[in-house]
Amino acid sequence: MIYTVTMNPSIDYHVWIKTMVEGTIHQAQKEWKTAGGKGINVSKVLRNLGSVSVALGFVGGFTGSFIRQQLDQDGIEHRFIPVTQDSRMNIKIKAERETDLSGVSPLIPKVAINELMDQLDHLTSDDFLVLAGSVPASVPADIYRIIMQRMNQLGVRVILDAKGAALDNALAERPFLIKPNHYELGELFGASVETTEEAVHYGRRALDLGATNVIVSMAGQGAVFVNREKAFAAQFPKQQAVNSIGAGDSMVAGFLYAYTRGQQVKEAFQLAVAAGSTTAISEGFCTPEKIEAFLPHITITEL
Ligand SMILES: Nc1ncnc2c1ncn2[C@@H]1O[C@H](COP(=O)(O)OP(=O)(O)OP(=O)(O)O)[C@@H](O)[C@H]1O
Ligand SMILES: O=P(O)(O)OC[C@@]1(O)O[C@H](CO)[C@@H](O)[C@@H]1O
Repeated sequence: MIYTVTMNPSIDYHVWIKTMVEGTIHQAQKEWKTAGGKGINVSKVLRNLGSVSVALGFVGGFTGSFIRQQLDQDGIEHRFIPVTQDSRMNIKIKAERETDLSGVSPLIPKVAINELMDQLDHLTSDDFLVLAGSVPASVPADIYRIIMQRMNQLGVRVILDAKGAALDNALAERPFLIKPNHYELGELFGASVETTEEAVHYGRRALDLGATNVIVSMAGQGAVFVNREKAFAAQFPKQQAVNSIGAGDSMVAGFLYAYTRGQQVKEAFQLAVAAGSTTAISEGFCTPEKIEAFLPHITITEL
């Protein structure tokens, strides 16, 4: 089974305006509201692809009820732990460029964290665990490292999609896969990662720190995969992004979907890129049909 953990779920409020001008009133042209957070997005894309997963994490208040309802409607199993304060709302403003405003996270009491740990202690070596997204301020900053130490004892493979300290301090626990974007990878090493060569170089340094497989996403410029045996670069024709929110999460889901069906890392990487790109160039998340149509446009080069 695949489990996803979203420590900090949200309602994502996507809103389209013509032009953003600071200090003025804007009239929305279009809007939609979805249950968000990186782990939840991974569960949604896995569901689109036909894979079952269980969504875990903390939700609270009226926003938390919305998140639960949406997952119910989508047919995604969830075992969220209730908290008292409202789950956050994240605003995604689409004008000439995308601007994000992430809301304040609810307080997560220690008892809720212990409950999550109890849930995770039931996982087995057949399971994959996705730890994705930010950690609320009330949760220990090294929670991913702590979870991974426990998961290593159980033989659970962990996919870690985090940045900053949450990524840095968990790498030594040997995540099965990490998927930083090129800024996040650069931040890890105090470097700038702009080119394929730099992504491969710093991706390999992440292997030295403990990661088993690394995907470096580079938005419209492509992506890189490295592990101890292989290195690949993915290229695709330049496209106008329509909604890049969740493109990275789609990559994680695409890789996991293919890998758990016995595909080799090269094919899993290619599917990851197709899933990320078709999410980025569509209004909603990727679908199997869109992925199928996009796959032939991806060139994978072994490095
Ligand atoms: N303009 C684009 N055209 C085609 N594919 C794109 C475009 N932008 C993003 N992608 C695809 O999405 C993948 C992930 O994008 P990105 O590097 O922005 O991830 P991210 O920063 O983790 O995203 P997020 O956190 O919003 O989910 C890229 O590797 C690429 O496959
Ligand atoms: O603040 P975090 O947890 O890092 O990211 C949260 C978030 O921006 O990530 C998802 C897209 O990847 C959105 O659904 C959600 O709003």
